[in-house]
Amino acid sequence: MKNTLIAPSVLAADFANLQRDIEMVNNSNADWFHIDIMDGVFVPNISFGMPVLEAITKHAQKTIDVHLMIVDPDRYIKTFADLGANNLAVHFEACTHLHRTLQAIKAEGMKAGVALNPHTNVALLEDVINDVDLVCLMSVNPGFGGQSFIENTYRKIRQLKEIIARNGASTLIEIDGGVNAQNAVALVEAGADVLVAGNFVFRAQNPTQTIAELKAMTSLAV
Ligand SMILES: O=C(CO)[C@H](O)[C@H](O)COP(=O)(O)O
Repeated sequence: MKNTLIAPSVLAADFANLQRDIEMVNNSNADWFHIDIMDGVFVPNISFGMPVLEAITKHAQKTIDVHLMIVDPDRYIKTFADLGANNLAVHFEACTHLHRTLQAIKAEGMKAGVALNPHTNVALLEDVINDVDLVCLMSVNPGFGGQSFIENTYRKIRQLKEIIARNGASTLIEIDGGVNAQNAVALVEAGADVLVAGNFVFRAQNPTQTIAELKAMTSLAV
């Protein structure tokens, strides 16, 4: 059985009831908290910053998976480690020296992730794949929750899976954007290991049940 990891994206939580929503995830079948940090420069939106992340990590009892949508992410690697991030993903498109950035993330004790915009070819990761713990494939253009899933993602997952296998790497493939009950199983069948879901979870009538259903339907015999 494959244990697909489910990572609710806190971007879609009710910020006026953040502690309630964090407790909901704590008490659910979810595996990770997915935290989107946006700077209004790399992406055309600003989400939240360090004080909010600090408030989240105070209550969160699961892996903290941080996705940085910021320029020059090297400036903040230590800060995110100090705030309790377990995984830190930087954008391929925001890094001049990606290999150096990945080593810096690991040196702070975190898992090193790389996020790719929908237009970025996964083949560009071939030479660093053994240094990458997690690839976050964006299945929407980053910056906003609630967008429609980009179908080309399936092809990218399959190509990335081949690169990982060819290099004997153990990199996880995470899919971020527009994930729902209609595409979750196909994503896992294509090779996804982690599914991020924002609006599909937090706008559901029963978010706990929605997480449980996502977890059950993606726990496949593969
Ligand atoms: O990184 C993101 C946006 O840049 C979000 O994590 C992503 O969009 C998830 O939200 P949703 O599931 O609502 O599409």
